[in-house]
Amino acid sequence: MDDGTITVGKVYLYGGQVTSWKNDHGEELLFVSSKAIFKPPKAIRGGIPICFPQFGTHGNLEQHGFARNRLWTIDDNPPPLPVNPAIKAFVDLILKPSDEDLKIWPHSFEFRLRVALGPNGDLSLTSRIRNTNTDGRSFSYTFAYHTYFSVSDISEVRVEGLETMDYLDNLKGKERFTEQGDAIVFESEIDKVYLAAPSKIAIIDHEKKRTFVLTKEGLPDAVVWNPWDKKAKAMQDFGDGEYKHMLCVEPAAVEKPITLKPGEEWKGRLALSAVPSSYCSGQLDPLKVLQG
Ligand SMILES: O=P(O)(O)OC[C@H]1O[C@@H](O)[C@H](O)[C@@H](O)[C@@H]1O
Repeated sequence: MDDGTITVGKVYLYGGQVTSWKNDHGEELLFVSSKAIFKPPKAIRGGIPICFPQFGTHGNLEQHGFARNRLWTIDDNPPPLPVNPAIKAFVDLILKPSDEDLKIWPHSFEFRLRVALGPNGDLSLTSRIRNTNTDGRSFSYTFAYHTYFSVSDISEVRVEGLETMDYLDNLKGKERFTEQGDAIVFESEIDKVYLAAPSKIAIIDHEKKRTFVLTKEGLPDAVVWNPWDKKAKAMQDFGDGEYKHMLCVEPAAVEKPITLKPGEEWKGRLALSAVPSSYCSGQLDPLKVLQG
């Protein structure tokens, strides 16, 4: 997507993956590792990988499913879906299972991902997944937009909107806990699936004075992940110190898989905006961010 002067977004057919989203100053808002590998068999480390038809290890498939390491195609003739008139540019990517995919997940589907740039440079991703099985069978899946945000320094970041939520802690055998009343801050590795999270979540980067606002629809959960130093070192496609400059907040459907009957379609949407943070006596006003 190009507005004629600066490139404001980049989408790879490999993984159907958004790898760049810039503001009007040309600043990159998504994190992509300097060690990312842009070819099979692994997913690109950064941007917005799509986890489908399985999130994480919640099933028998490879971690996070296969959609993130398949080649998607562009739909040159997208259907006239309800389009927000304010949208400046969009592209529709399609994924259908190959014969090999059908051997590991025996279901026919059409996955249409619409990536759109809206007013003020907002980025939205809308997934439409349709069950195209002709044998009458339903299928179930879990899903996530594994969004890697670029942050100045993870120790200067807080996440608002997930306070008091229940979560499954992936670092403690997926055991269920309840978050305390304070905004989430980061001092060590985190890998949590917040359940029934609110539709708006804010990531506040104090140093950059920037707030990312995530709005999600059709996706009840939200995963928060940062590998921290030890896991970072163990990852081949991730720089040792890069954990300081990224945070994944991933709108997801994990706890309750989505089930589609033949012919049924599901829609899951993520909208992202980056706004200047406003300070009020050293504190951010979460209400302004989350409601304003
Ligand atoms: O290395 P991957 O497969 O891209 O996964 C990265 C992380 O993705 C997160 O979504 C998971 O909750 C973590 O458990 C996982 O480690």
